Amino acid sequence: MTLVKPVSAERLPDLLKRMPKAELHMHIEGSLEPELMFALTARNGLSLPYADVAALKRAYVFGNLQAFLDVYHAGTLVLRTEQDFYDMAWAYLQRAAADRVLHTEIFFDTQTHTGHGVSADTVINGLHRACVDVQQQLGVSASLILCFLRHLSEEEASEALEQAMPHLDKLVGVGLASSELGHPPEKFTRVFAKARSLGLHLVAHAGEEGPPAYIWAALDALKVERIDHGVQAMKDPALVARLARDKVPLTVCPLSNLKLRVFPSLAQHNLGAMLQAGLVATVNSDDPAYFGGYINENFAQTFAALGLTAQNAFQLASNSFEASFIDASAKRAYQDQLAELFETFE
Ligand SMILES: Nc1ncnc2[nH]cnc12
Ligand SMILES: [Zn+2]
Repeated sequence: MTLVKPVSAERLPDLLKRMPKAELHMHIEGSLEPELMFALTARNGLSLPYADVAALKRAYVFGNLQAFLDVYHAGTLVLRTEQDFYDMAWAYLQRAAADRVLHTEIFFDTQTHTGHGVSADTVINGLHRACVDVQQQLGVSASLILCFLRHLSEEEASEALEQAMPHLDKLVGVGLASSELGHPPEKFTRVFAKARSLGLHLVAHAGEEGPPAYIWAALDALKVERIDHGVQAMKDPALVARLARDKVPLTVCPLSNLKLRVFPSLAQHNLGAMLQAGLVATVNSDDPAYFGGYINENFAQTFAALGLTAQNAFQLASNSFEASFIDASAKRAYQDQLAELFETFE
């Protein structure tokens, strides 16, 4: 383990902001800010069931994951054209760059949109164009992960994969999102095997609200390389040992867990315990427009609540590059930038 110099509590927030990092768990539809939602509503000649931005924001109080997903789904209805998807992704990518995100792996789904008449081509082409532009204009690398919706059937997931086939070169992997309880990973064994045979990386949400058994199944039935959330793993010592032994990354989203009441307060979040247990945890924003902040806000609030240190910060950022699907030489270059900041930071 690389040991880093201690940093005072006063200077730590600045270090967190300036720290190079990768974001590995962010749903692009969850980055749609109320202001852009209203702008797209007007541009597309649609209407929203909220009078204004303030009224919409008042609806952002959630009792659990499903309550959030219902509001989130309503927000996706304003996305109609390729330019809408481009504009949403571009807005997120600019925010990410401002937070010193050097690399991001963006979740999106097509099933939500094809379900109301927008083609998978429209979605993927708009998002991909923003990823190309951000690399050229801001030097941020961005790739796309197609999430299947687990409340729908495996057949529907297979159809979504089929529709994405002409765009395989624009995807780095597939994932599994939406309502977790009652929809165990095993349901998607065949479509994940197909995605793997196509050379795609595999990730899945597991252990956000669901039990440790869902994390075991994501690993053993789906053969995923990363677990999204995974905070419930800490209830199962044998699972913690497995995740630590195999260095399976966990993409943790503290503000999401707070807003969806997975933990009653950030001070009770188990991120510190995960690091202590030797897990390859990372910090991410999940749905930043809904949960009160982008990645740096997640770092700032979580570090303050849990009293985490510069050593923890280095570990989390280093884990984010290690856990990413970029090639080994890019990983080394990012790790070097990270090490340099920690060596020179006063
Ligand atoms: N936190 C979350 N869990 C599952 N599916 C999601 N889709 C968007 N955010 C999600
Ligand atoms: Zn998520």
